[in-house]
Amino acid sequence: MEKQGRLLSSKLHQGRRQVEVVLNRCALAWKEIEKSKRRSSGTGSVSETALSHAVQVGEIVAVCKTKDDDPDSTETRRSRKTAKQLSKLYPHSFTVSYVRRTSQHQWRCSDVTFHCANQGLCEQWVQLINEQLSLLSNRPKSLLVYINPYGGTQSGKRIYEQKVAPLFRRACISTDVIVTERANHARDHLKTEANLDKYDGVVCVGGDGMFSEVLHGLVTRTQTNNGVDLNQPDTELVPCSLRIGIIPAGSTDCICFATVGTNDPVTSALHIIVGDSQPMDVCSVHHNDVFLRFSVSLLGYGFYGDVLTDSERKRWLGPARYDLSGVKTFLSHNYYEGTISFLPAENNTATPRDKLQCRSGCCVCLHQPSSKDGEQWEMSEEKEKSDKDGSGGWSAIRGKFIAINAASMSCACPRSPKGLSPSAHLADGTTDLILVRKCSRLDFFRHLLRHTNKDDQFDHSFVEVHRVRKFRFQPRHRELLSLEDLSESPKKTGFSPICSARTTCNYSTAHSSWTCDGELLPHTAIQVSVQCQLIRLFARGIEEQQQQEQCVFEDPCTLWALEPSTH
Ligand SMILES: Nc1ncnc2c1ncn2[C@@H]1O[C@H](COP(=O)(O)OP(=O)(O)OP(=O)(O)O)[C@@H](O)[C@H]1O
Repeated sequence: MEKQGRLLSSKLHQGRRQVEVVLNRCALAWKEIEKSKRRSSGTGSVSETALSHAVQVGEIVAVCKTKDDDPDSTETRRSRKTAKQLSKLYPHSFTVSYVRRTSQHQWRCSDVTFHCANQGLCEQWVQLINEQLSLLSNRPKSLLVYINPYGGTQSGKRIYEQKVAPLFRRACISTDVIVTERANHARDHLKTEANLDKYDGVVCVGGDGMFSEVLHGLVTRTQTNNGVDLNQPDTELVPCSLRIGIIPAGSTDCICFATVGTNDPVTSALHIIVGDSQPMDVCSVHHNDVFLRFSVSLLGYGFYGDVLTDSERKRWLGPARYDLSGVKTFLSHNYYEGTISFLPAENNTATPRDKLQCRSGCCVCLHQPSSKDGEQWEMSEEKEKSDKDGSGGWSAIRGKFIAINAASMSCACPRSPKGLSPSAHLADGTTDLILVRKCSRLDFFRHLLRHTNKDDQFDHSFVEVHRVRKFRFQPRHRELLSLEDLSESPKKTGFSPICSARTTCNYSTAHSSWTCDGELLPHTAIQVSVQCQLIRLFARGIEEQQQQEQCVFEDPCTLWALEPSTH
């Protein structure tokens, strides 16, 4: 911490210890003054070895003068006797609440209380820190919160009231809270009624379905306000100005996991408080020029569509229905015919197999134009135009597919830590189109297994992956066949066929359904367009280990190039 950048520096007390506390525009730091040196020199020089702490100003939650017998004060709780003695000697104190990183991307709110004898000095500290916090223009002051009381284990309301609301209060964030009364309540309210000018962000307490409601409400409202027709597949959508916060309280919470690295309500609340911002791509899905839905994670036809269709019939089973339907769909081993056309993201330097994971501050996403007037986008648009003339740009593949997946993010979750496309990016304006062609059960099993281990899941002859900006799918309408009903002889898999076309357990349709972020689409012929960085979340992406460490300690050596303190 350079001397000229120092806003205030004092010798204060933290419990029984005397500490040197320093504030500059970036960080608040404190360090114990070694007793022996303090006694001998009396100059205020500090020990080289003493423990130092540094907190970025951007990660301070709040600061306040501590009340004499504040029951919330950690130190008061720990030792009332010490606190009493201290309060006689140093009757004035202030508490700084800040973000502390724990394991596995989880954040906690910690408190540190500093005592001093001088009331004026105490007030000066509080005022200065508050002044620095008020300069952080990215922090929300007012939020609109929707709680789904029935998401996940039906604990959304309790999670919000017990874990999140107290933190928002401490950070002086005002909230309007709406507990939803029906499905699509949040979406409809955002679409028409909500006075969005009042807020700096919208928070959903629930799972991915609840997030999807808020996404649809907010994006639709933004387009309506700007006179944009959602039914035009090639229209450029207007990015939303309000950020979305997700307090995970659902069954899967994939979007939260992919953008924060953990499904923990306190961590999410702290990311909202510090005003983090994570841009995110949104796919718009159309059928014959009619808008269907938005997607931010997975659009899946074939295997995943069938799993969802089957699991919807088994809702009474709870989350276990996904496992059961997964096994059943796997054993059914259906394939579907159709044509998939796509516009590759040709100017993208990153590829789905480069093992470059999207992490906090991702350089691939950073270099994408957030609106479509960027050079890169124009080039793609040009290519598309030329394709319409029949001269290139788009590619088309006709075939038989067990699964067609478009992953706009890795789709990692605790069950599949790498996800469907480990190198997919949150905000690079592309989606990873994964085509799993007709293959044996055993081969498909091998492919699925790779979602859970370190092997490259695309390294199979029957799997291909393309990073694309747009795609279309047209099913070939004819009766569905199971693999065992092929005229060409099926490979020996080691599995005996569960059902075949000769048995009655067969299929009435020639097509599967699309799952769109966990919702079934009513049409199979779809057009998909990635809208680059259409929304922003109160998140910062998953931090690498070293990023986490850097955030805790800037550089203790420069922080402690201290001159004798002024107080
Ligand atoms: N008050 C309500 N009554 C009934 N349904 C609701 C209500 N509020 C929201 N919903 C709907 O409940 C569905 C599921 O909610 P949510 O996503 O919060 O939980 P989940 O399904 O358990 O979690 P996940 O989507 O992560 O698996 C959403 O699609 C949402 O539209």
